[in-house]
Amino acid sequence: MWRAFARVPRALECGLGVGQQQLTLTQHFPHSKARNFCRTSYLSKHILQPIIMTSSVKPKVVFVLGGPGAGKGTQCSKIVNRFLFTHLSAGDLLREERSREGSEFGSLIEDYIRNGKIVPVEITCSLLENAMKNSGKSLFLIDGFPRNQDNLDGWNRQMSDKVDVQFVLFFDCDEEVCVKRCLIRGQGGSGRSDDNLESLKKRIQTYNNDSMPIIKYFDDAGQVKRIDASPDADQVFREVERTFMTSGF
Ligand SMILES: Nc1ncnc2c1ncn2[C@@H]1O[C@H](COP(=O)(O)OP(=O)(O)OP(=O)(O)O)[C@@H](O)[C@H]1O
Ligand SMILES: O=c1ccn([C@@H]2O[C@H](COP(=O)(O)O)[C@@H](O)[C@H]2O)c(=O)[nH]1
Repeated sequence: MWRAFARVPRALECGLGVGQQQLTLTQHFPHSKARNFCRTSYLSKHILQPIIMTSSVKPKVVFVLGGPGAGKGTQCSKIVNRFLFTHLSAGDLLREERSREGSEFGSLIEDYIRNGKIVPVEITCSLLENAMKNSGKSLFLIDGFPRNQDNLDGWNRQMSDKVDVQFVLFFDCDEEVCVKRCLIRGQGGSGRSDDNLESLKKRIQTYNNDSMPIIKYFDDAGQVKRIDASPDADQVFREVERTFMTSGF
């Protein structure tokens, strides 16, 4: 019976959708042995019930912010390998939407990205919410969002009662280092239409004018965990790892 109980936290950890109120057995016990086990009345009485009762727990979100090229994506991959998080990059979701056949927002998104401007929140927030729902997971790193006041207001309207934001992981890195990293990334064949000096100047300007005030807002609210992003990626991750561990992950 202990083994059965041991499954419960994993089902909870991996199975909650955004705002989902109830879990289904087959979703969370997909293997045939587990299915047979699930049919027993013991399960429905003693185990399924607590799952349903606690399944209204909201998904948890960590916002990951920092300048272009600060290393957000690199560190998110490392976090995913070490902890139970799912990585959602707002930029990647927008690039995917831009390339999706039939997307009505394709050319708008391309224009915003190339010019380092911030896409209207209705688009980005819907992409994020759908990705969260479709993942079926409950622990998210939201990378590169919210980036301006419009993003923050839209998020608060659409998502604040559906998820719990844990903290903001802020990768602090000098402008010159950020630009250099993006240019190297572009020369390495990233294929990104904004890894060039002209776009980068605009992205840095947007970051300083629009994103920094949002980071300051979270910092004033005591929600920012600052990481020095200038050392090499493994060294940065050691600090990230410490941060997540001391935050209970
Ligand atoms: N600590 C580091 N030291 C040196 N190079 C790094 C470091 N972290 C990441 N890089 C490299 O810098 C480039 C940008 O990193 P990454 O894509 O993770 O940044 P980002 O913050 O997600 O960027 P963007 O906001 O533009 O998507 C990549 O080529 C990556 O390999
Ligand atoms: O919330 C967001 C995230 C991104 N954008 C646009 O995409 C590019 C690239 O973002 P990366 O995080 O560097 O991949 C960014 O400069 C914005 O133009 C956005 O509008 N909103």
